[in-house]
Amino acid sequence: MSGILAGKKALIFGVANERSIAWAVARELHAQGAELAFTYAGEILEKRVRPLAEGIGSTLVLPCDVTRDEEIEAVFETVGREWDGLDILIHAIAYAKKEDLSQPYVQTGREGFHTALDISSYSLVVLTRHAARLMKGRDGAVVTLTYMGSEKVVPNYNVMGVAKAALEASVRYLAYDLGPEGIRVNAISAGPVKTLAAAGIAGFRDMLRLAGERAPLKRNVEPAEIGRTAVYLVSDMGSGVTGETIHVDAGYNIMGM
Ligand SMILES: NC(=O)c1ccc[n+]([C@@H]2O[C@H](COP(=O)([O-])OP(=O)(O)OC[C@H]3O[C@@H](n4cnc5c(N)ncnc54)[C@H](O)[C@@H]3O)[C@@H](O)[C@H]2O)c1
Ligand SMILES: Cc1c(CN(C)C(=O)CCc2cnc3c(c2)CCC(=O)N3)oc2ccccc12
Repeated sequence: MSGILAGKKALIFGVANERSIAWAVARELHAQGAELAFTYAGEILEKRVRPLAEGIGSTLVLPCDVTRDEEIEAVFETVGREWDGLDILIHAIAYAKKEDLSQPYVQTGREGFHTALDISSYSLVVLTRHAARLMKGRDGAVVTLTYMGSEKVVPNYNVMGVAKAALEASVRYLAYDLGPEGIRVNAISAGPVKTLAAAGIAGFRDMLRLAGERAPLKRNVEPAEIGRTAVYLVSDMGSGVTGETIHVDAGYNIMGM
């Protein structure tokens, strides 16, 4: 059957490897018939990302470090040339300095704060600005990934929690700006998933186990479940939803104890 995203064109930022949440989103979009383009950050990742992309028939695989405006401009110039427009933007990017995710938040330095907010929050604003130009008349949709460390204290999430709070507020302001153009902007607040960005986080394994034990569904969330919520949000099924943050975390965020 031709999927609910047949004929749609999606640009995906944030695939590092097959465990990336962005890759789970890509798989579900592809399963619903969307045509995909990918960006990767740094040559090292190209060797991982290109084979993954080609494996699902995508030939548009472009470099993009979101701290470099010239790389962002080059991506959207290429996408604008190769495609007649864009329907979907997926933002699944975050970064903070490792030491800022273990030392007390009060110790965060100016440079580390700027880096975390630049890559994890501001990047959504600039990518959405470029994407909106290619979404004219197409009722486009943007989805980003956030985490409940923005709403409540998750020990050690620190400056990333502040960045995610800024990201979630940005989703609302972008939704307000772009609603008149028919472009919707939403966030998925995902439960913990064992990815590259989670690897090397002290105590992550315990956090994953605890979340699974405490969540109403008594399990962790699967990447495919995040991907399917992204399909809902970017498809006509989510046509009345914008500026929203949907938790896909087995219900963990509702618990007080
Ligand atoms: N893994 C989790 O537990 C979890 C939970 C909730 C939300 N998230 C969010 O999901 C998103 C994807 O993370 P993930 O868990 O799939 O890990 P991941 O490491 O697979 O993805 C993070 C991506 O960010 C990219 N990135 C970092 N700096 C960049 C830069 N300067 N320019 C361009 N790209 C850059 C990396 O290349 C990587 O592809 C992130 O926003 C993360 O905060 C993750
Ligand atoms: C959950 C959880 C995560 C996963 N998650 C939601 C994330 O958003 C991961 C974000 C992240 C951003 N920057 C970096 C890293 C992870 C690790 C490697 C690195 O050098 N920088 O990260 C945590 C950090 C501390 C506490 C909990 C968590």
